[in-house]
Amino acid sequence: MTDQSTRELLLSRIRDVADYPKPGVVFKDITPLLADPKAFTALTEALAETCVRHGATKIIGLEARGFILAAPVAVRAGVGFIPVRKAGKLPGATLAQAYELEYGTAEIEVHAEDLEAGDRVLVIDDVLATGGTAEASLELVRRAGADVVGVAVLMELAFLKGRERLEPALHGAPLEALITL
Ligand SMILES: O=P(O)(O)OC[C@H]1O[C@H](OP(=O)(O)OP(=O)(O)O)[C@H](O)[C@@H]1O
Ligand SMILES: Nc1ncnc2[nH]cnc12
Repeated sequence: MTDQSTRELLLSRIRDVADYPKPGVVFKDITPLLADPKAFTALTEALAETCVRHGATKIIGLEARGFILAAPVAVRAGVGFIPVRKAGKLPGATLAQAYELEYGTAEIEVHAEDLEAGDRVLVIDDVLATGGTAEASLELVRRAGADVVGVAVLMELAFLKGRERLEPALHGAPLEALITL
């Protein structure tokens, strides 16, 4: 589990940007964290520990910021990395799911052949805001016949109630946030 000093280090490297990408939104910018090797390594280690603890066999990363976190975690944990991309970017046969987020609407896709029954999937992303992206990713995993062992995020924006929205789609699997704001 992540200790308080690690959480404080991670939090200290997240920058608030007011009114981005539109008025009223406080954007949580993780680029300072990524640029600090101590913080990025601590984050990767914490998420890899989550992966191992839940016995995940595959990690899904959500484009684009989720990729940055999920890929090194998959390498560290020794499991496969599956990209879930914004619609229109994957060349093979896909499963697609539309969703709404804090500042717009979107559609995500996964290669259908990347997931199968028996897979134990951990979904990783940087931010849980309204929960729409994570909810759509869980739909994709289940439609592919795989099992969800959890959702792990760097930060949860609790005031947007993403946890409540995600709850039914989790089917009892845990949602773990290193930082709750
Ligand atoms: O809980 P939600 O309301 O769905 O919001 C969270 C999602 O929003 C952000 O991604 P975004 O779609 O902005 O794309 P990006 O990673 O390409 O910047 C973030 O990285 C999460 O994936
Ligand atoms: N406020 C926010 N900051 C960063 N990423 C986000 N994704 C959705 N809402 C966000």
